[in-house]
Formats: sequence, structure tokens, C-alpha cells
Amino acid sequence: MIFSIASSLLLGGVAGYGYLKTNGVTNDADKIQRIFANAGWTKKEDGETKTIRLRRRRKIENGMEYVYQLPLGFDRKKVDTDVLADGLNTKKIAFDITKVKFNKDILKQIKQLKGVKANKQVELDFDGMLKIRVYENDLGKEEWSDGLLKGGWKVPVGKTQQGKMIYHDFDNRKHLIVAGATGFGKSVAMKMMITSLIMNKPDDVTFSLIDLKGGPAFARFKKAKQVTEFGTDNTEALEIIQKVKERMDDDYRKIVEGGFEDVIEAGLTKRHFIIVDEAADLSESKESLRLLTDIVRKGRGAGYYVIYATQYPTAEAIPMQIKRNIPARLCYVVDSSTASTVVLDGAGAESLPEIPGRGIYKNVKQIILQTPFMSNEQIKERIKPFEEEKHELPRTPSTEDRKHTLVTEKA
Ligand SMILES: Nc1ncnc2c1ncn2[C@@H]1O[C@H](COP(=O)(O)OP(=O)(O)OP(=O)(O)O)[C@@H](O)[C@H]1O
Repeated sequence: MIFSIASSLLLGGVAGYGYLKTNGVTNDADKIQRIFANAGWTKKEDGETKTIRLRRRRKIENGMEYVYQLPLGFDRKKVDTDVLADGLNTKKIAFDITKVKFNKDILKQIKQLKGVKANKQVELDFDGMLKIRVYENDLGKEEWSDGLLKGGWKVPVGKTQQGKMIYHDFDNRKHLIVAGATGFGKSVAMKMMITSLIMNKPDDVTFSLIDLKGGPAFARFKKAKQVTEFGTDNTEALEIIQKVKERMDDDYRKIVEGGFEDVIEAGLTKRHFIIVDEAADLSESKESLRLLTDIVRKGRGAGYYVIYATQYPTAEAIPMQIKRNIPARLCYVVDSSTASTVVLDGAGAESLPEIPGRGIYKNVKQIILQTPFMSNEQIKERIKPFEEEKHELPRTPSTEDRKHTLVTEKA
């Protein structure tokens, strides 16, 4: 019979409990306290070393939440989730009990057993108190279902460790930066978002899709009536961005002339999305970037929303003006804390488990989640009703089409 027993329990039961108890390593709260002390996450006050104080703990879905009071002036940025997770993931020992001999050599036999690491996940939160959430099991993958749709301009971005689906509401948070190393789920997420928006608002949404990787991800949407522009290189990108900017300026001027602050107050139902995949390549064209930055700034009010995606999160690929105007970020696994800092203004995404679709969504707070997986077949089925023959996709809608976009009505 094969058993898997956490080493602390097994040793506690057999022999080592006394040692662990005197060293205080018997539960996660104790371990957290010790990790803080050993990692030097403390603060000197009147010559005394102060550390965190546990105020309360509570059971949450799939784990425990520990709430700590921090010493005055403590820099919480030095708390590292990786170090915490390493400390909390005690080795588990898998052993065949029929082969264990209960004699004086039992400790020797235990030492020879191979350890298997636990898979606890750690999440930090701060609201005056430091909250450390320790989850017992990994999130796992999340399959797509149409029941996830909430309507409006909301798209699902992922399920949290506590089983809650998080939505990005474009009318509320506007634009979005999507980043992550190659193969970790950016294209899947963006295709799911495009499909969700089409399903939510088939008559009101339009898209300019710019796929600077040559079109493999977005080509499947080319025939959808909602896709008004499609480009795959920098020349086409510039042409599209110029036209969209003209249109946006025109729309924005009318909104302001109507005495409204933005598209929502003006009661306008149409929204346009400019989605750029491999936006790092856009930085080769200064003019494209300049115009896109302008769209990002004014688009908030005009109902022109940008999704800016890159697999190379560097300061050049995500210029400061873009970052400043796009507070919402969705970051999948990246290869360094520097890359994570470019996207999220802090480390974290470099230590996500290497699971496609596992990311950190930063809106007001940062949250770890798993993006639902919508397969290409599922996309095809959902997009088919909206496909139409297009001889040549116009880079920008005709004036005739645009007449519909600005009939301002009071909300
Ligand atoms: N949310 C997800 N759930 C499950 N599997 C996923 C998810 N996202 C991506 N994958 C898997 O990972 C593969 C690569 O994902 P995707 O094409 O989105 O990567 P990418 O980040 O866009 O890479 P690149 O930058 O090279 O285009 C997918 O084909 C799919 O098998």
C-alpha cells in the first residue's frame, strides 16, 4: 500500500516532532514567522528587531489566509512570494509501508526515503495589514464555457485560486496590456477576448487587428463582419493606425461638441478595439507609436480601446507613455523579474508556475489567475454566423459605415 505523508507529520509521528516543535516548524503560520526572520524581513526600532505579528487567520477556498500587522516603516516590497512558497512547501515522503521495518533503524530508513515537494501557492495582498494566502492545491486549467460571458464590454480574464472568475470591463478599465514569454497564452487570451466581445456585442463592436507576427493568430477573424481592418506588417499598421486616429478624433470632437464627457455619457453604443500583437515590432515605427499613444490617451473618452500585446516586455517595447495610460495589465509567465517589473511594476510573473494561461492580472490589485482556454474549433463555431465574403478588407470603414457611429443620444 503506497502512502504519501508530509515529512513534518511523518517525522512528528515517528521521532522528529520534538525537534520541529522546539524549532517552531509545525504549521504554516509558524513557518511564515520563521521565514520572515531568516530572510531578514524585519525592521529595527529603538535598537530592537521587530517582525510581523499574526492578527488573525481564516479558512478560505482551497487554503488559509493569514493577516499580519507589519512593524512601522517596514518595506513590504521585500517580501518575496517565491521565498515564502519554497519555505512552505515541505517535502512529502512517499513510501511503501509494507517495506518499512519497525525496528531501531526506522529513522535511517526514513532518511533514505525520497521527498516529493508539496505544491502550495502563495498570494500576497495588502490593505493596511499584510495578507498572506496559502493555497493547498494548484489552480489547474480552466476550460471555456459560454456561461462565462457576462455581456456588456466585459471579458473573462481568468479564475482565481479561490474559484472566482475575474472580468476586465473595457468600459470601466479601458485599455489592456497583455505580456508574457512565448507560448504562455497571450494569443489564446486575445482570441478568447475578441470572440467574447463579438458574442456580447455583435452589432456594436468593431476591430482593427494588427498582427505583426504575420497574421497567424488573428487571421481566423478576418471574415467576421466586425473586423473592419486587418494588417500584418508595419506599413499596414501605420496606415490602419492613422485612419483609426482620424476617425477617433472626429468622433471625440463630436462627443465634446455635444457637451458630453465621453462615449458613455453621450449614450453611444459602438466601441472600436485596436488590437496589436507583437507590439514590440511597432516600436520600429516612431510615427505608429506616436499615433497609438494618442489613441490610448483620447480613446478612453471616445470608445476606442487598445489591447497592446508583447512577448518582449522591455522598456522599449512598452514605452512609458503607453504604460502610463494603460493601468490594466495581464501578464503571463515571463523569464525575469525585470520583465515582470516592466509589465506589473513589480516582480512576480517570473515565478508563476510554468503553465500556459497562468497569469497575473493587475487592475487596482494584483491577482493570480488561470485564463479559460477557448480552442480554435470553439472560436470557429462562434464566429461562423458573423462571417461574410469580403473581397478586400478595407483598412478603414467607408464613410457610409461611419455615419452610424456617431448619432449621439442622451443616455
Ligand atoms: N489558457 C490556457 N489554457 C490552457 N492551455 C493554454 C492556454 N493558453 C495557451 N495554452 C496552450 O499554450 C499554447 C500556446 O499559447 P499561445 O499561442 O497563446 O502562446 P503565446 O503566448 O501567444 O505565444 P507567442 O508569443 O509565441 O505567440 C496553446 O496552443 C495552448 O495549447
